[in-house]
Amino acid sequence: MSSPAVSVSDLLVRFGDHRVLDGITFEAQGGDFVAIVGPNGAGKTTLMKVLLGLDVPENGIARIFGQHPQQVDPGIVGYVPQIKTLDRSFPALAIELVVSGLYEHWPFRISQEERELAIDALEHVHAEKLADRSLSALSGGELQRVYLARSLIRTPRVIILDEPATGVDVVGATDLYELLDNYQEEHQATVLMVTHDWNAAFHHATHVLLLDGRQVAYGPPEAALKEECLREAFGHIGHAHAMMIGDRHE
Ligand SMILES: Nc1ncnc2c1ncn2[C@@H]1O[C@H](COP(=O)(O)OP(=O)(O)OP(=O)(O)O)[C@@H](O)[C@H]1O
Repeated sequence: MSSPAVSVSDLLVRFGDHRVLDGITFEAQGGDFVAIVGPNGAGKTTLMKVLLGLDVPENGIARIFGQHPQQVDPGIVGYVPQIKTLDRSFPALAIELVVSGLYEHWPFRISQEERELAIDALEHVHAEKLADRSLSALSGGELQRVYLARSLIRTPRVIILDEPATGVDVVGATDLYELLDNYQEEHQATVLMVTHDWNAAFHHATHVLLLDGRQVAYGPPEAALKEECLREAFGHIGHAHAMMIGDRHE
């Protein structure tokens, strides 16, 4: 039997005395959309970093198609970072950022072939008109699309996104999820997305991983986002749960 796209088993990550992740165990297959949800400091970004081979767990196993994250062909995994952490004053064009997704370094000259690949990726996210715009002139939503194009340029089988809708308006976020849904359907890709948006998790994910350092739940959104699970992870949740469930049945 072939290896799952992503498998994590009994993961332990510790910084000093602080157990940031403890006992995390889940699997995701091709076509799965996993929303990773939890309060601030729950270890969501740390889990992404482990899967990208940037943080090394003290214990447990993380694998992408059965391989150690540091040994996976970089073309297999696409990554979309949080846009709030990016320096947009960097003097570069959108197309250069997209082409940088082909390499581990910045492309100082772009060949015709690279340009065509980048335009193709930008077309996938309906952003080809942004190709020759300066990064500093892009809105948050436009920049997010360019980053999504960058992550797609090598047609990855796993896409990892860290709060991709932060700073993007509701329409932009809806478009983003639609683009992801379309790519996923076309390529049977696996999507792992950190999000603070319970509604997006509820409506777009096939699975939700609810974390609070420990694993509170992993399963279909209806099960993992149950009120008692959210209460366990977040403590007081007010009316937020009722609003999320309400939307689904409108
Ligand atoms: N390199 C590091 N050294 C020490 N502590 C770290 C390091 N990276 C993360 N942490 C700590 O690990 C915990 C989890 O951080 P992480 O960024 O994974 O949380 P998160 O769930 O993504 O949070 P947020 O929702 O606020 O983005 C935090 O307490 C953070 O301070």
